[in-house]
Amino acid sequence: MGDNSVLKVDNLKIELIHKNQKLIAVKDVSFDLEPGKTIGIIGESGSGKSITCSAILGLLEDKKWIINGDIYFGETPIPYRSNKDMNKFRGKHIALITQNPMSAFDPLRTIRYHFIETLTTHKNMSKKDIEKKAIHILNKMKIQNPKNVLDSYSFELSGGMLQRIMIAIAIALEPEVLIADEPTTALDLTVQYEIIKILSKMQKDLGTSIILVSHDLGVVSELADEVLVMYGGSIVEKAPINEIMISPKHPYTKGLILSRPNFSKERLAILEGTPPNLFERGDGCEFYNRCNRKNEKCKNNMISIIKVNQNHEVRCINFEEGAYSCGTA
Ligand SMILES: Nc1ncnc2c1ncn2[C@@H]1O[C@H](COP(=O)(O)OP(=O)(O)OP(=O)(O)O)[C@@H](O)[C@H]1O
Repeated sequence: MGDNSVLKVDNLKIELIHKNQKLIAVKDVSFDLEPGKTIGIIGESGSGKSITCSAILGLLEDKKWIINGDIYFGETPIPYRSNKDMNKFRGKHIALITQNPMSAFDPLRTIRYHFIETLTTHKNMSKKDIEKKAIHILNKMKIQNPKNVLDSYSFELSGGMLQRIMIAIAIALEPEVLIADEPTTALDLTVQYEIIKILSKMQKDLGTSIILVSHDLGVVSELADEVLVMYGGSIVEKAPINEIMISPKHPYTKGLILSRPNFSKERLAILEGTPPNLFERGDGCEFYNRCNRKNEKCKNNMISIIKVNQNHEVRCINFEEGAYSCGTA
């Protein structure tokens, strides 16, 4: 991997500036996203999934965060530190859909306005062509009466409908990369399934690459080719989806898989303890307090990524199969 990637993140480190102190929120995050592929990012609340995506999009305020590392779109370094320069990438090449579509729409403006506003910013299209394209995409998404939908205001539509419209606007931009940050978390199960189907179809039709952030391993396994498991600000395991489901190596991943389908924003039911907050992070393994195979080496040393095979990496020195167990997992 690497030469062919549409998005490459190399050694990303994100620190939060808090009362003159630098707190490490994300460290040593590297991955390659290939054209037409989906990377799922999974992990408990606070593990750094969203700020990793915000950093890629240049959305972290520079007074509050220090970001280091390289991010490339194809071979071009992304100017993620400059909000102004990032405008050339955001939307046009890398689009974002979030968990809360309500906040993405101005309640005083129609849905038509949002299509026009977004598309005229990034594409040289007339209002008439934008409306045609919007109706075409909404029709393809099986949204009934798309003309009426374009005349509606966000407060008149359901969360599931707004989520679909947010995706429709992203599809209209035809970005090479779509970052979907918890796109189904606020939705009921049937709508969740619909949204995953829509994303999958969009990927097939347009060859879009997707970063799918989720708490839900079930959602990720529907769409992802590869999974990054984040814990305490680092990637603790990276592998193809099929391999990770059958043969997880990190005790945390194993806990995640065994705790399905109850895995939620709440504490894991079968892993005792909670993830370290930003003040509790150190050099050793961040999973130390919850792992019952730990030893002194895990506590005192920065744990590097270890290659299990060509496509599978783990941040655990006791990863060998059967060499650990965790909590009651
Ligand atoms: N705006 C902010 N100000 C201060 N700290 C923040 C801010 N945003 C995130 N953090 C902290 O950075 C760390 C990583 O947060 P992040 O939102 O990336 O986690 P996450 O894995 O996406 O969690 P969730 O699934 O709950 O969204 C957390 O400790 C969080 O408290």
